[in-house]
Formats: sequence, structure tokens, C-alpha cells
Amino acid sequence: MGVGIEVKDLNAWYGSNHTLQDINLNIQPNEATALIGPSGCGKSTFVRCLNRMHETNPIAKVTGSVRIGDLDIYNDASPVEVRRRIGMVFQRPNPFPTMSIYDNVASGLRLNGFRNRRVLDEVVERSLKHAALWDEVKDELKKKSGASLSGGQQQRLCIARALAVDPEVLLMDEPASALDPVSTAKIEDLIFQLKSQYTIIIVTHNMQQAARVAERTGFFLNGKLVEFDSTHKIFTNPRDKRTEDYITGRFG
Ligand SMILES: Nc1ncnc2c1ncn2[C@@H]1O[C@H](COP(=O)(O)OP(=O)(O)OP(=O)(O)O)[C@@H](O)[C@H]1O
Repeated sequence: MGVGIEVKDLNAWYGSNHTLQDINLNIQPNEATALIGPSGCGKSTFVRCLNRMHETNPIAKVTGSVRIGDLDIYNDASPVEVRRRIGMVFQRPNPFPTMSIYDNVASGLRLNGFRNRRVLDEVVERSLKHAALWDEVKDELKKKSGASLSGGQQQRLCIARALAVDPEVLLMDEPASALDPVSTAKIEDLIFQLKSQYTIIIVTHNMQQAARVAERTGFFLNGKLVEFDSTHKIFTNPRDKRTEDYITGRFG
């Protein structure tokens, strides 16, 4: 099941660049939350703080607290544990190119020491079904490489790979921006289905996409969270003039 996320006084830096400033928000379990805002406003940095990827950059720093369910991710858990519970999918599909479809999906489990063939077979099948890719690849699981799939299939493979280790949260950083409209629609359908089991955060430049898939939306500007509310409210009657200017296309 998905879990809620509570972010308190989150600040992040790259060197002296104070990239995120005093971010506070609560993300609801089993919903999709969209993050929008102009290029460079800090959306990707924010999601990278949620699975402790930000700190992998040597010049990066982060302060504040993030609770994912019961877990205080900066105090109670190792980065490895955090990244198991919080899966991530990136803008460009990044399957391991030389691995088969099967091995791509099984890779996280194998890293965690799982070797039992029957268990791996089950998890691979279930994950590919959840990612709506099973029917397209089931006959060539071990013959075809991840890289031989289409871009949209590769992205669903990356989603299956993320789901295989049984996360509670799925972070998606512009997951459809490199895809054609048909593949984009498949990813959006998938987000709808996945919400029942996972909490989803999606960074998107596409405001129609935010409106279609997300219950709540946050608008970032210059490292600050300007407004966070139901998606309907953000797109029909935002509280802040800057949100209104952005969603009506006056800047960004
Ligand atoms: N690896 C990095 N090293 C140094 N500065 C970085 C790095 N990544 C991002 N930044 C800076 O942090 C700020 C926020 O960038 P971030 O990528 O989080 O924004 P974004 O809203 O996701 O942008 P986009 O929509 O273009 O992806 C920008 O000023 C950017 O230049």
C-alpha cells in the first residue's frame, strides 16, 4: 500500500546555490501528486530529496525532515533502505541495455540477495503485469534485451523494474516527456491503475497531464513551493497570482 509523505522545513543546496527553500507539504497516500513549475525551479531536486538521491552529488546539502509513512528517511534509515521503499523513474528510459527484459526486472531483487527462481519468476511476471507490459513481452522475456524495446515499452520496463522491489512510493520525473502521444497515454493510464497500490509523485511540464492524472498539484517557483492544493483548485481558482500567471501561460 502507498504511504503518506510529510515534508518539513526542507532546504537543499548545490554548493552555494540555495535550490530549495523551506518546503513544507503533506502528500496523501494512494494519490498522484503533480509538481509543476518553470525550468530550474527545483522540481527534480525536490523529488531527489525524497529518496536521498540529492546527497549523492558531492556538492549537495540538505536539511529538514522527510517522513515516508513511519520512516524518518534522514534519521531512521540508510539510503539503500530508502531507495527500496521509494522507487524512481526518470525522463529518459534507462533499462540496463545488455540485460534481458527478465534480468532488468529481476535486477533489484537479485541485488537484495533473492536467488529463488520460482520467486523471481513470480515477481517478474507480477511487475510486468502491473506495468502493463506483460502481454507485449511475455514470449521473449529472456531472449530480448531491454534496449530492443520501443521507447514507451522501455519506460514501462523501468516502471516494472521499480515496482519489483515492492516500493510504497513511486517518483516519476517527467516520465512521458520523451515519449510519443500513444505511449504517453499508456503511462497516464498506468498511473491511474498504480495509485490504488502506491503513492505517486509526478514532475511534469505538461499541465494537461497534471490535470488528467493528479488529485493534488504543487507549483514551484525559484526554489519555493508557492501553492499546493487540489488539482482542480490550482487549475481553476488558484490562490496565488504567480500560480495563475504560470498556468495561464504568462511565463515559463
Ligand atoms: N547537478 C547539479 N549541480 C549543480 N546545480 C544543479 C544541479 N542540478 C540542478 N542544479 C540547479 O538547481 C536548480 C534547480 O534545478 P532542478 O533540476 O531541480 O529544476 P527543475 O525544476 O527540475 O528543472 P527542469 O524542469 O528544467 O528539469 C537550478 O538552478 C539548477 O541549475
